[in-house]
Amino acid sequence: MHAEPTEYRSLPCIRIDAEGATALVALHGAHVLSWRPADGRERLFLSERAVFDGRAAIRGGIPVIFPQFGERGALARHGFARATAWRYAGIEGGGAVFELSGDGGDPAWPHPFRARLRIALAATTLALALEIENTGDDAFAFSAALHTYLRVDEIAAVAIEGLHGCDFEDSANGGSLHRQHDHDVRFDDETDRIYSDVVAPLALVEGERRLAIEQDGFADAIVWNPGQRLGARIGDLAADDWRRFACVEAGQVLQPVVLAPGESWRGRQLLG
Ligand SMILES: O=P(O)(O)OC[C@H]1O[C@H](O)[C@H](O)[C@@H](O)[C@@H]1O
Repeated sequence: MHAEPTEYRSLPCIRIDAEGATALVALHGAHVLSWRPADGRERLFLSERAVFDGRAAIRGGIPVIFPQFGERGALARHGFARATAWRYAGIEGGGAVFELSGDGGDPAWPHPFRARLRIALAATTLALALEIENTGDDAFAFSAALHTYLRVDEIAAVAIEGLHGCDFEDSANGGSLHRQHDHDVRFDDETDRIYSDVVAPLALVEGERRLAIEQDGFADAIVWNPGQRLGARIGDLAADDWRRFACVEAGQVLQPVVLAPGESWRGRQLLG
């Protein structure tokens, strides 16, 4: 694996190469913007209208959500990690490592922590490991997710496998609780679900194409597509963009993690 600094739309980035595959990671958010396995085909959706001003969260790719998911807390939506510059720490343990630390000086979230995201690339796989460490003297609770935007040709033709039998909170319908009885999740309209206790590997299937999505450490999987109506209201998406992605997110949302001083937590998502 080889990594070198570069830029994308004026944002400092790290380009990673391994076994003919490439990934591009912005330091802003430690945000994976692009992933091309060795066959050269882009697997992530990145909006043409994404904002690259070094402040806003970037629409598409793989945003890192920490320490709050959505509006489940008093912080900015989905927390600060996706809208903060991380530091590139080099290649360690077979992956490019990005770090974000807090000293507890932020009154909105006064907890010293260290976050590390390790990104490991191989010919056909991309693995992201997020580690959160409590570096302070008091316990804190957090949520986290890897908010992966998978590129698709036509959302109506997409199925997500592996969630059969899982319970989910339907965020698109007032948080009502349901169980997944159908074998596949399909996208007929706005879809925004938090599946709990996910154990099986998931897969995104579109025609002959199949992408395996595995996770460990994260208990939940969030499946999101805004549908046409909500998609039209999202300023950093073009009119038809809602048809071009499915978010399949590895998350720890329904049961926040509580970390005692000195403890750490780790969650992974593996694509390929
Ligand atoms: O627009 P954002 O803040 O990036 O959030 C995008 C989406 O993220 C998650 O998937 C949530 O479950 C959705 O409710 C939310 O709309």
